[in-house]
Amino acid sequence: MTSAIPARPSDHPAIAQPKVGVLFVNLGTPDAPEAGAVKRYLREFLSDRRVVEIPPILWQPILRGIILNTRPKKSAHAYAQIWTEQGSPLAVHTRAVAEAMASVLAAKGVVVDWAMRYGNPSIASRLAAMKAAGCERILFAPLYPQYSGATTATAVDALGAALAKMRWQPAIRTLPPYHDEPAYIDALSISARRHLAALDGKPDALLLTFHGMPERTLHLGDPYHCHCVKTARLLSEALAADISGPIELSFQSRFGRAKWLEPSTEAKLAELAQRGVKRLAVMAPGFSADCLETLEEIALRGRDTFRAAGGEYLYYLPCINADSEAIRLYETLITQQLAGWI
Ligand SMILES: C=CC1=C(C)c2cc3[nH]c(cc4nc(cc5[nH]c(cc1n2)c(C)c5CCC(=O)O)C(CCC(=O)O)=C4C)c(C)c3C=C
Ligand SMILES: [Fe+2]
Ligand SMILES: [Fe+2]
Repeated sequence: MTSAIPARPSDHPAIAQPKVGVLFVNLGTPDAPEAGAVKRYLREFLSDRRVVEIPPILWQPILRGIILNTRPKKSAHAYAQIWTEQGSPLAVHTRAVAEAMASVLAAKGVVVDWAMRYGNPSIASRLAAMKAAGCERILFAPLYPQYSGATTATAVDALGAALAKMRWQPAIRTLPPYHDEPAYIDALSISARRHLAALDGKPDALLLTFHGMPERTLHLGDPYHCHCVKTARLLSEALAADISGPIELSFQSRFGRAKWLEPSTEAKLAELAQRGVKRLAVMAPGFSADCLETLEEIALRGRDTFRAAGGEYLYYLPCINADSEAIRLYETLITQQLAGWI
């Protein structure tokens, strides 16, 4: 008997074997430590209405007339101090996470890629590449442990905008915030202990510094502040025995004139020195990867602030980056989220 169902016509578009994919996403960084590249990056970043919540009619003249004519040169100088042979640290570490996770997940046939919310490689371009490679189910994984509108939500918005242009969309899951996941607190505390072991004795204090946000976002219902406070509480419990004195929390990288979350890291570094702390460890648990905000603002400028106020040593404890603790963490989080897909 012959089938009544037609055979695939010879001019049918190619269909790849269906696969599962994971797309890691980070904030984004300039393509080069030069004013032109920094200007392009800042124009895209600071035009995002999730990042600067001022009506564009008021904000764009300030951005284009003042900020983009002054900040790129200063920021390019800062980037030049931390740039590596492989590129911007944020991109280097994010790519390394994706490569390590590709090896971990290869046995399960999972495709792994990475993208940036601003700059390159864009979310839209990597989503299209993954779909072309046959990914019909994609776990979208922004590497932000604490949720905020200015980070997690805008990354998901960019994914939505890219999906809106696709005829055949993959099924999507998104990685939830993991600010209080035991695997995250373990990764941070094991990494911190490994770096602290290289020091000559316990530090006098530990400062946990998170990227700041305008304070009004807290009152508008953004959970970022609460997520940071919870991470700091859990981590301070885990590390209490490794530090001789207090473990404190602060918010860094203030931008613009509005009131930001407090206490500020700059003020806290000076205050700790004035309170007699000589040997201070500083950790930035909200950053999945070292970047301008950790390597230049904290490890270089923060150290100068601390010493100018009477402190002696500031030990910057690196982010988990693509270290073994990080890969174990992502394996745990990603495997949980892929349940039923692999
Ligand atoms: C980790 C979470 C982050 C939050 C929350 C966040 C909010 C936020 N940031 C700005 C303005 C700037 N941030 C800049 C750099 C930067 N920010 C994050 C992360 C968060 N930002 C990272 C990882 C980086 C580093 C990027 C790199 O290339 O290494 C910058 C650019 C640098 C500069 O010119 O100084 C700006 C500007 C705002 C306004 C905001 C919340 C509303
Ligand atoms: Fe930022
Ligand atoms: Fe809170």
